Amino acid sequence: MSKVTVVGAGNVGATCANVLAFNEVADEVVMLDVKEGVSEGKAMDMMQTAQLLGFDTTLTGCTNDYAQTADSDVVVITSGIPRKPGMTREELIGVNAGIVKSVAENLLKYSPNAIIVVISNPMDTMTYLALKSLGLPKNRIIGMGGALDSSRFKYFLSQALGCNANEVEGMVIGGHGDTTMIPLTRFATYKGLPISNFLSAEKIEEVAKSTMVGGATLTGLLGTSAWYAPGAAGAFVVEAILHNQMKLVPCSVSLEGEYGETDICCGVPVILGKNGIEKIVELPLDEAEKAAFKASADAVRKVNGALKEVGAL
Ligand SMILES: NC(=O)C1=CN([C@@H]2O[C@H](COP(=O)(O)OP(=O)(O)OC[C@H]3O[C@@H](n4cnc5c(N)ncnc54)[C@H](O)[C@@H]3O)[C@@H](O)[C@H]2O)C=CC1
Ligand SMILES: O=C([O-])CC(=O)C(=O)O
Repeated sequence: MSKVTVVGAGNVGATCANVLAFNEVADEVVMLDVKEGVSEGKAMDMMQTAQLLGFDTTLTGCTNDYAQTADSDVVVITSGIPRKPGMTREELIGVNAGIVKSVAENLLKYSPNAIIVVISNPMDTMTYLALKSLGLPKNRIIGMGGALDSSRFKYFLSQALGCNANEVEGMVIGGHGDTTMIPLTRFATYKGLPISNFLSAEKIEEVAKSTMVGGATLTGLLGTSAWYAPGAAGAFVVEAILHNQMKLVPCSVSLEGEYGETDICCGVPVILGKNGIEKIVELPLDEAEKAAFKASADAVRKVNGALKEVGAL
Protein backbone atom coordinates (compact mmCIF):
# COMPACT_ATOMS: atom_id res chain seq x y z
CA MET A 1 0.00 0.00 0.00
CA SER A 2 1.43 3.39 -0.96
CA LYS A 3 0.47 6.57 0.85
CA VAL A 4 1.03 10.23 0.07
CA THR A 5 0.22 13.19 2.32
CA VAL A 6 -0.32 16.67 0.92
CA VAL A 7 -0.16 19.47 3.48
CA GLY A 8 -2.09 22.58 2.52
CA ALA A 9 -5.38 21.84 0.80
CA GLY A 10 -5.49 25.18 -0.96
CA ASN A 11 -5.15 25.74 -4.69
CA VAL A 12 -1.87 23.90 -5.26
CA GLY A 13 -2.29 21.16 -2.63
CA ALA A 14 -5.83 20.23 -3.64
CA THR A 15 -4.88 20.19 -7.32
CA CYS A 16 -1.87 18.00 -6.56
CA ALA A 17 -4.01 15.58 -4.53
CA ASN A 18 -6.61 15.51 -7.30
CA VAL A 19 -4.01 14.64 -9.97
CA LEU A 20 -2.43 12.01 -7.69
CA ALA A 21 -5.83 10.35 -7.28
CA PHE A 22 -6.94 10.70 -10.89
CA ASN A 23 -3.70 9.11 -12.10
CA GLU A 24 -3.81 6.48 -9.32
CA VAL A 25 -0.27 7.38 -8.32
CA ALA A 26 -0.82 6.15 -4.74
CA ASP A 27 -3.34 3.85 -3.04
CA GLU A 28 -4.06 6.49 -0.41
CA VAL A 29 -3.82 10.29 -0.46
CA VAL A 30 -4.33 12.33 2.73
CA MET A 31 -4.81 16.09 2.67
CA LEU A 32 -4.16 18.14 5.80
CA ASP A 33 -4.92 21.81 6.37
CA VAL A 34 -5.35 24.12 9.34
CA LYS A 35 -8.65 25.43 8.03
CA GLU A 36 -11.42 23.49 9.77
CA GLY A 37 -13.26 21.13 7.41
CA VAL A 38 -11.63 22.28 4.17
CA SER A 39 -9.48 19.17 3.61
CA GLU A 40 -12.35 16.91 4.60
CA GLY A 41 -14.72 18.71 2.23
CA LYS A 42 -12.31 18.72 -0.71
CA ALA A 43 -11.48 15.02 -0.18
CA MET A 44 -15.18 14.13 -0.12
CA ASP A 45 -15.83 16.22 -3.25
CA MET A 46 -12.94 14.48 -5.06
CA MET A 47 -14.08 11.03 -3.90
CA GLN A 48 -17.45 11.77 -5.47
CA THR A 49 -15.64 12.01 -8.84
CA ALA A 50 -14.09 8.52 -8.41
CA GLN A 51 -16.78 6.61 -10.29
CA LEU A 52 -17.14 9.38 -12.89
CA LEU A 53 -13.41 9.43 -13.60
CA GLY A 54 -12.77 5.78 -12.79
CA PHE A 55 -10.04 5.88 -10.16
CA ASP A 56 -9.42 3.64 -7.14
CA THR A 57 -7.26 5.90 -4.98
CA THR A 58 -8.74 6.66 -1.55
CA LEU A 59 -8.68 10.34 -0.62
CA THR A 60 -9.21 11.60 2.92
CA GLY A 61 -8.89 14.99 4.56
CA CYS A 62 -8.13 16.13 8.10
CA THR A 63 -7.81 19.32 10.08
CA ASN A 64 -4.30 19.51 11.52
CA ASP A 65 -4.40 15.87 12.69
CA TYR A 66 -0.94 14.52 11.86
CA ALA A 67 -1.81 11.03 13.15
CA GLN A 68 -3.82 10.64 9.93
CA THR A 69 -0.66 11.18 7.88
CA ALA A 70 1.24 8.34 9.61
CA ASP A 71 3.51 6.11 7.53
CA SER A 72 3.33 8.17 4.35
CA ASP A 73 5.89 7.23 1.70
CA VAL A 74 6.00 10.75 0.28
CA VAL A 75 4.81 14.02 1.83
CA VAL A 76 4.21 17.19 -0.13
CA ILE A 77 4.35 20.59 1.58
CA THR A 78 2.24 23.31 -0.04
CA SER A 79 1.18 25.09 3.15
CA GLY A 80 1.75 28.83 3.34
CA ILE A 81 0.69 31.98 1.60
CA PRO A 82 0.92 32.59 -2.15
CA ARG A 83 2.04 35.91 -3.63
CA LYS A 84 -0.25 38.62 -4.97
CA PRO A 85 0.35 40.63 -8.17
CA GLY A 86 3.45 42.84 -7.88
CA MET A 87 5.09 40.69 -5.19
CA THR A 88 8.10 38.41 -5.53
CA ARG A 89 8.16 34.88 -4.15
CA GLU A 90 10.99 35.92 -1.84
CA GLU A 91 8.68 38.32 0.03
CA LEU A 92 6.76 35.30 1.37
CA ILE A 93 9.64 34.11 3.53
CA GLY A 94 8.54 35.87 6.75
CA VAL A 95 5.22 34.03 6.92
CA ASN A 96 6.07 30.78 5.17
CA ALA A 97 9.33 29.86 6.94
CA GLY A 98 7.58 29.28 10.29
CA ILE A 99 4.76 27.33 8.64
CA VAL A 100 7.05 25.09 6.58
CA LYS A 101 9.36 24.36 9.51
CA SER A 102 6.59 23.32 11.90
CA VAL A 103 4.73 21.34 9.24
CA ALA A 104 7.90 19.46 8.23
CA GLU A 105 8.71 18.60 11.87
CA ASN A 106 5.18 17.34 12.51
CA LEU A 107 5.18 15.24 9.35
CA LEU A 108 8.46 13.60 10.25
CA LYS A 109 7.17 12.56 13.69
CA TYR A 110 4.53 10.36 12.04
CA SER A 111 6.35 9.39 8.84
CA PRO A 112 10.01 9.03 9.82
CA ASN A 113 10.94 7.41 6.50
CA ALA A 114 9.07 9.73 4.17
CA ILE A 115 10.56 11.55 1.22
CA ILE A 116 9.70 15.24 1.46
CA VAL A 117 8.68 17.33 -1.54
CA VAL A 118 8.67 21.07 -0.79
CA ILE A 119 6.51 23.37 -2.91
CA SER A 120 5.86 26.38 -0.64
CA ASN A 121 7.68 29.56 -1.70
CA PRO A 122 10.33 30.85 -1.76
CA MET A 123 10.84 27.21 -2.66
CA ASP A 124 14.65 26.90 -2.79
CA THR A 125 14.92 28.57 0.62
CA MET A 126 12.07 26.50 2.08
CA THR A 127 13.82 23.35 0.82
CA TYR A 128 17.07 24.49 2.45
CA LEU A 129 15.15 25.18 5.67
CA ALA A 130 13.66 21.65 5.62
CA LEU A 131 17.12 20.20 4.97
CA LYS A 132 18.74 22.14 7.81
CA SER A 133 16.00 21.74 10.39
CA LEU A 134 15.15 18.06 9.83
CA GLY A 135 18.68 16.70 9.46
CA LEU A 136 17.58 14.04 6.97
CA PRO A 137 19.81 12.59 4.27
CA LYS A 138 19.83 14.91 1.26
CA ASN A 139 18.21 12.36 -1.07
CA ARG A 140 14.96 12.71 0.90
CA ILE A 141 14.52 16.50 0.61
CA ILE A 142 13.36 17.66 -2.81
CA GLY A 143 12.17 21.10 -3.86
CA MET A 144 9.66 21.23 -6.72
CA GLY A 145 10.16 24.13 -9.11
CA GLY A 146 12.15 22.91 -12.08
CA ALA A 147 9.48 20.43 -13.17
CA LEU A 148 6.99 23.30 -13.39
CA ASP A 149 9.40 25.79 -14.95
CA SER A 150 10.49 23.22 -17.54
CA SER A 151 6.86 22.49 -18.38
CA ARG A 152 6.27 26.22 -18.90
CA PHE A 153 9.44 26.43 -21.01
CA LYS A 154 8.12 23.61 -23.21
CA TYR A 155 4.75 25.36 -23.44
CA PHE A 156 6.29 28.64 -24.62
CA LEU A 157 8.59 26.75 -27.00
CA SER A 158 5.64 24.85 -28.47
CA GLN A 159 3.76 28.12 -28.94
CA ALA A 160 6.73 29.63 -30.77
CA LEU A 161 7.23 26.51 -32.90
CA GLY A 162 3.52 25.94 -33.52
CA CYS A 163 3.77 22.34 -32.34
CA ASN A 164 2.56 20.09 -29.52
CA ALA A 165 4.45 20.58 -26.24
CA ASN A 166 5.27 16.86 -26.18
CA GLU A 167 7.39 17.33 -29.32
CA VAL A 168 9.90 19.56 -27.50
CA GLU A 169 12.47 18.91 -24.81
CA GLY A 170 13.88 21.53 -22.50
CA MET A 171 15.00 22.10 -18.95
CA VAL A 172 15.11 25.02 -16.54
CA ILE A 173 17.74 24.98 -13.81
CA GLY A 174 18.78 27.48 -11.13
CA GLY A 175 16.57 29.12 -8.52
CA HIS A 176 12.77 29.16 -8.78
CA GLY A 177 12.58 32.95 -8.97
CA ASP A 178 11.60 35.55 -11.58
CA THR A 179 15.25 36.51 -12.12
CA THR A 180 17.06 33.34 -11.01
CA MET A 181 15.61 30.75 -13.42
CA ILE A 182 17.87 29.55 -16.22
CA PRO A 183 16.01 28.12 -19.21
CA LEU A 184 18.69 26.05 -20.96
CA THR A 185 17.94 27.20 -24.51
CA ARG A 186 21.17 25.70 -25.90
CA PHE A 187 20.04 22.18 -24.92
CA ALA A 188 16.38 22.58 -25.98
CA THR A 189 15.24 20.46 -28.90
CA TYR A 190 12.33 20.01 -31.29
CA LYS A 191 12.10 16.36 -32.34
CA GLY A 192 15.72 15.91 -31.26
CA LEU A 193 17.04 18.87 -33.26
CA PRO A 194 18.34 22.06 -31.61
CA ILE A 195 15.62 24.74 -31.53
CA SER A 196 18.07 27.18 -33.17
CA ASN A 197 17.30 25.30 -36.42
CA PHE A 198 13.74 26.59 -36.25
CA LEU A 199 13.67 29.79 -34.17
CA SER A 200 15.62 33.07 -34.41
CA ALA A 201 17.89 34.13 -31.54
CA GLU A 202 15.36 36.91 -30.73
CA LYS A 203 12.47 34.44 -30.56
CA ILE A 204 14.47 32.08 -28.33
CA GLU A 205 15.29 35.00 -26.02
CA GLU A 206 11.60 35.89 -25.88
CA VAL A 207 10.67 32.29 -24.95
CA ALA A 208 13.30 32.27 -22.18
CA LYS A 209 12.01 35.59 -20.77
CA SER A 210 8.36 34.43 -20.83
CA THR A 211 9.40 31.25 -19.00
CA MET A 212 11.22 33.14 -16.27
CA VAL A 213 8.26 35.38 -15.50
CA GLY A 214 5.72 32.60 -16.17
CA GLY A 215 4.55 32.54 -12.55
CA ALA A 216 4.40 36.35 -12.28
CA THR A 217 2.35 36.59 -15.51
CA LEU A 218 -0.22 34.14 -14.16
CA THR A 219 -0.29 35.90 -10.79
CA GLY A 220 -1.11 39.13 -12.62
CA LEU A 221 -3.96 37.44 -14.48
CA LEU A 222 -5.36 35.45 -11.56
CA GLY A 223 -4.82 37.80 -8.59
CA THR A 224 -3.07 34.92 -6.79
CA SER A 225 -0.44 32.51 -8.05
CA ALA A 226 -1.13 29.59 -10.37
CA TRP A 227 -2.19 26.11 -9.30
CA TYR A 228 -3.09 23.75 -12.17
CA ALA A 229 0.44 23.32 -13.54
CA PRO A 230 2.07 23.65 -10.08
CA GLY A 231 -0.24 20.95 -8.64
CA ALA A 232 0.35 18.68 -11.65
CA ALA A 233 4.12 19.25 -11.44
CA GLY A 234 4.04 18.26 -7.75
CA ALA A 235 2.17 15.07 -8.64
CA PHE A 236 4.63 14.39 -11.49
CA VAL A 237 7.55 14.51 -9.04
CA VAL A 238 5.72 12.28 -6.53
CA GLU A 239 4.93 9.75 -9.26
CA ALA A 240 8.55 9.62 -10.43
CA ILE A 241 9.58 8.81 -6.83
CA LEU A 242 6.80 6.43 -5.83
CA HIS A 243 6.88 4.47 -9.10
CA ASN A 244 10.69 4.43 -9.18
CA GLN A 245 10.61 5.93 -12.69
CA MET A 246 14.25 7.10 -12.73
CA LYS A 247 13.15 10.21 -14.61
CA LEU A 248 15.55 13.10 -15.18
CA VAL A 249 13.82 16.12 -13.64
CA PRO A 250 15.30 19.45 -12.50
CA CYS A 251 14.67 19.75 -8.75
CA SER A 252 16.00 21.92 -5.96
CA VAL A 253 18.46 19.74 -4.04
CA SER A 254 21.31 20.09 -1.60
CA LEU A 255 24.54 20.69 -3.51
CA GLU A 256 27.85 19.51 -2.08
CA GLY A 257 30.26 20.67 -4.74
CA GLU A 258 28.11 19.87 -7.77
CA TYR A 259 27.89 22.84 -10.12
CA GLY A 260 30.57 24.49 -7.96
CA GLU A 261 28.16 25.15 -5.06
CA THR A 262 27.89 24.05 -1.45
CA ASP A 263 25.54 24.74 1.47
CA ILE A 264 22.57 25.54 -0.77
CA CYS A 265 19.49 23.97 -2.36
CA CYS A 266 19.13 25.00 -5.97
CA GLY A 267 17.61 23.59 -9.15
CA VAL A 268 19.70 21.04 -11.04
CA PRO A 269 18.80 17.94 -13.06
CA VAL A 270 18.42 14.85 -10.89
CA ILE A 271 17.32 11.27 -11.39
CA LEU A 272 14.18 10.63 -9.33
CA GLY A 273 13.46 7.14 -8.06
CA LYS A 274 12.32 5.23 -4.98
CA ASN A 275 15.05 6.77 -2.82
CA GLY A 276 14.10 10.30 -3.86
CA ILE A 277 17.20 11.80 -5.45
CA GLU A 278 19.06 8.85 -6.93
CA LYS A 279 21.72 10.97 -8.61
CA ILE A 280 22.59 14.57 -9.43
CA VAL A 281 23.40 14.94 -13.11
CA GLU A 282 26.16 17.39 -14.02
CA LEU A 283 25.55 19.05 -17.38
CA PRO A 284 28.40 20.31 -19.54
CA LEU A 285 27.54 24.00 -19.06
CA ASP A 286 29.41 26.60 -21.11
CA GLU A 287 31.00 29.67 -19.49
CA ALA A 288 27.88 31.86 -19.85
CA GLU A 289 25.64 29.15 -18.36
CA LYS A 290 28.10 28.58 -15.51
CA ALA A 291 28.10 32.31 -14.76
CA ALA A 292 24.29 32.38 -14.83
CA PHE A 293 24.17 29.45 -12.40
CA LYS A 294 26.60 31.14 -10.04
CA ALA A 295 24.57 34.37 -10.08
CA SER A 296 21.39 32.38 -9.47
CA ALA A 297 22.91 30.46 -6.55
CA ASP A 298 24.27 33.71 -5.06
CA ALA A 299 20.77 35.21 -5.16
CA VAL A 300 19.23 32.12 -3.54
CA ARG A 301 21.95 32.17 -0.86
CA LYS A 302 21.11 35.78 -0.06
CA VAL A 303 17.46 34.82 0.54
CA ASN A 304 18.59 31.87 2.70
CA GLY A 305 20.40 34.45 4.83
CA ALA A 306 17.01 35.88 5.81
CA LEU A 307 16.07 32.58 7.52
CA LYS A 308 18.16 33.67 10.51
CA GLU A 309 16.54 37.13 10.51
CA VAL A 310 13.04 35.61 10.70
CA GLY A 311 14.18 33.20 13.43
CA ALA A 312 13.65 30.02 11.41
CA LEU A 313 17.26 28.82 11.59
N1 LIG B 1 7.28 25.68 -6.04
C1 LIG B 1 6.40 26.02 -6.96
O1 LIG B 1 6.62 25.75 -8.15
C2 LIG B 1 5.13 26.70 -6.59
C3 LIG B 1 4.94 27.13 -5.32
N2 LIG B 1 3.75 27.73 -4.94
C4 LIG B 1 3.60 28.09 -3.54
O2 LIG B 1 2.76 27.13 -2.90
C5 LIG B 1 2.16 27.71 -1.74
C6 LIG B 1 0.67 27.43 -1.75
O3 LIG B 1 0.04 28.12 -2.78
P1 LIG B 1 -1.56 28.03 -2.96
O4 LIG B 1 -1.99 26.63 -2.81
O5 LIG B 1 -1.90 28.78 -4.17
O6 LIG B 1 -2.06 28.84 -1.67
P2 LIG B 1 -3.46 28.69 -0.92
O7 LIG B 1 -3.62 29.88 -0.06
O8 LIG B 1 -4.53 28.38 -1.91
O9 LIG B 1 -3.27 27.38 -0.03
C7 LIG B 1 -2.37 27.32 1.03
C8 LIG B 1 -3.01 26.48 2.13
O10 LIG B 1 -2.07 26.28 3.17
C9 LIG B 1 -2.83 26.20 4.36
N3 LIG B 1 -1.99 26.37 5.52
C10 LIG B 1 -1.44 27.51 6.02
N4 LIG B 1 -0.74 27.25 7.14
C11 LIG B 1 -0.82 25.92 7.34
C12 LIG B 1 -0.29 25.03 8.31
N5 LIG B 1 0.48 25.47 9.32
N6 LIG B 1 -0.59 23.71 8.20
C13 LIG B 1 -1.36 23.25 7.21
N7 LIG B 1 -1.88 24.04 6.26
C14 LIG B 1 -1.61 25.37 6.32
C15 LIG B 1 -3.86 27.31 4.20
O11 LIG B 1 -4.94 27.14 5.10
C16 LIG B 1 -4.25 27.13 2.75
O12 LIG B 1 -5.37 26.29 2.59
C17 LIG B 1 2.52 29.20 -1.81
O13 LIG B 1 3.61 29.47 -0.96
C18 LIG B 1 2.92 29.41 -3.25
O14 LIG B 1 3.77 30.50 -3.44
C19 LIG B 1 2.73 27.90 -5.83
C20 LIG B 1 2.89 27.51 -7.13
C21 LIG B 1 4.10 26.91 -7.62
O1 LIG C 1 4.50 32.50 -9.12
C1 LIG C 1 4.32 32.12 -7.95
O2 LIG C 1 4.40 32.84 -6.97
C2 LIG C 1 3.97 30.69 -7.72
C3 LIG C 1 4.98 29.87 -8.36
O3 LIG C 1 6.04 29.60 -7.81
C4 LIG C 1 4.80 29.57 -9.78
O4 LIG C 1 3.66 29.53 -10.26
O5 LIG C 1 5.82 29.37 -10.44
